[in-house]
Amino acid sequence: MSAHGTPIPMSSERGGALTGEAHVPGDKSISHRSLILGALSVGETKVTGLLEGQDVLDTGKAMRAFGAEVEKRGETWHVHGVGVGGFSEPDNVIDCGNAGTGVRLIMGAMATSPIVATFTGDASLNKRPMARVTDPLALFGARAYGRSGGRLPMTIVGAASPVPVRYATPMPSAQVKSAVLLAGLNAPGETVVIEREATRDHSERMLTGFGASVTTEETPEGRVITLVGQPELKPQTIVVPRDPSSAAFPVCAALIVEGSDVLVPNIGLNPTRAGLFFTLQDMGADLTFENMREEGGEPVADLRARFSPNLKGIEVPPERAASMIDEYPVLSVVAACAEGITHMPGVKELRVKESDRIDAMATGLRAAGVAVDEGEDWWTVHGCGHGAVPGGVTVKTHLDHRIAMSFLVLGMASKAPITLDDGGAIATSFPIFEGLMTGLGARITRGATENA
Ligand SMILES: O=C(O)C1=C[C@@H](OP(=O)(O)O)[C@@H](O)[C@H](O)C1
Ligand SMILES: C=C(OP(=O)(O)O)C(=O)O
Repeated sequence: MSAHGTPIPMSSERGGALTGEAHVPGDKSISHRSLILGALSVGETKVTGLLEGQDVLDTGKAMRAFGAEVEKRGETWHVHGVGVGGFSEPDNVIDCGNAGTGVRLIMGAMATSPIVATFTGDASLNKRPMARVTDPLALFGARAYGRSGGRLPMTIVGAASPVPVRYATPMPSAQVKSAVLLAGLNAPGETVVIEREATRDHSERMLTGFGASVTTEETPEGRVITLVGQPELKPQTIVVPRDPSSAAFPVCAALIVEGSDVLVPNIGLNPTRAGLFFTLQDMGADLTFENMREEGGEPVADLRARFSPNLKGIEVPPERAASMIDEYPVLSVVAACAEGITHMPGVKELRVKESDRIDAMATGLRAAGVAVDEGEDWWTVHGCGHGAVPGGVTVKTHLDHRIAMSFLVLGMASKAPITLDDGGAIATSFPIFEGLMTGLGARITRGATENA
């Protein structure tokens, strides 16, 4: 959808090779956290490289509503924070748009202050489960009143006298972990989160960077993360690294489009995020990490992806799922262009993203001529081999940016074009996607193609 609610049909078709450099935008997870932690600090945080996707802009707006000053001057975002416990009560409903990360982290950040806030989102976000955060927030003393099934719109009444919490996350979710840690900031004493499977650790790293005491211990129970409450967070100067989840699209497109050779510079390879790239290498992708280095304590590399005619289906290790959870849709596109079967187990969480991503991809891939099997927490793509996916269909994107971009990548390699009913959601995480991909040589057009 456009900002005015009108669908934006888009199509992609086979063209020549993709070549050149792809400078993808800043990391979405780190961008949300930069604004939220900046708002909870005392003084001015400066952020460059912030992702200016709608999800993050909505978080910026929300931080203003809670009393922080957030503005862009030149290329730098300035966040003048109000300190832990300093949020004021918003005088209107907080609209987090399409962003699960935005709404869940902000609910955590306000739940231990004596204020009330009502949250809503778009048609996709208002279908997503919120009890996964409101259950642990209730342990701090916060109350939540939402629609049935724990859906938005929802009002959170923050705890007036919060108590610290010890909470084992029932599902692998960095959003849940982060909501609990952010709530723990304004509770006296130690808040502990235990996660059985490691999920992205940006909150732990950034909270430490902002001056909170956060320790992580690997134990037989899982990762035990302990935060000491009521710190004074110190403002930071943040350079947001480029997003590996966005890098996935030019990388995967280069692997399946004949003759391609694409460099994607400066991609963070935090091990809790990089699972897709190792999976692609396991499939036989010509994908190399060049100029490996450390920046801001995180491993960074330039990714070089070249056309790979001999991709093979594999069994994707379920223990890798959390480190590539947002990349399964585009992985399934690469799997469709590979020889043999790719089995992806342990991915139940895909069913509660912006759409049911297993269902959305399976439906579109089948329509495009690819066999897909699925169960509640797994799916299997039967590869057609290089250049052999028929395509020639219109697919539904369900307000889901990753579904939209994945099918546009498929259309670059399939025999006949792929059309999206609506590519508007791409702007939530990767507003420059169309220009960046066409700059590499991809053929993307607005509107439907004749044979789709
Ligand atoms: O914490 C984060 O920044 C995110 C966590 C993941 O969600 P879950 O926590 O629901 O797995 C991921 O899908 C999302 O894009 C960003
Ligand atoms: C799942 C995603 O985001 P969110 O949960 O923030 O909506 C995503 O970006 O793929």
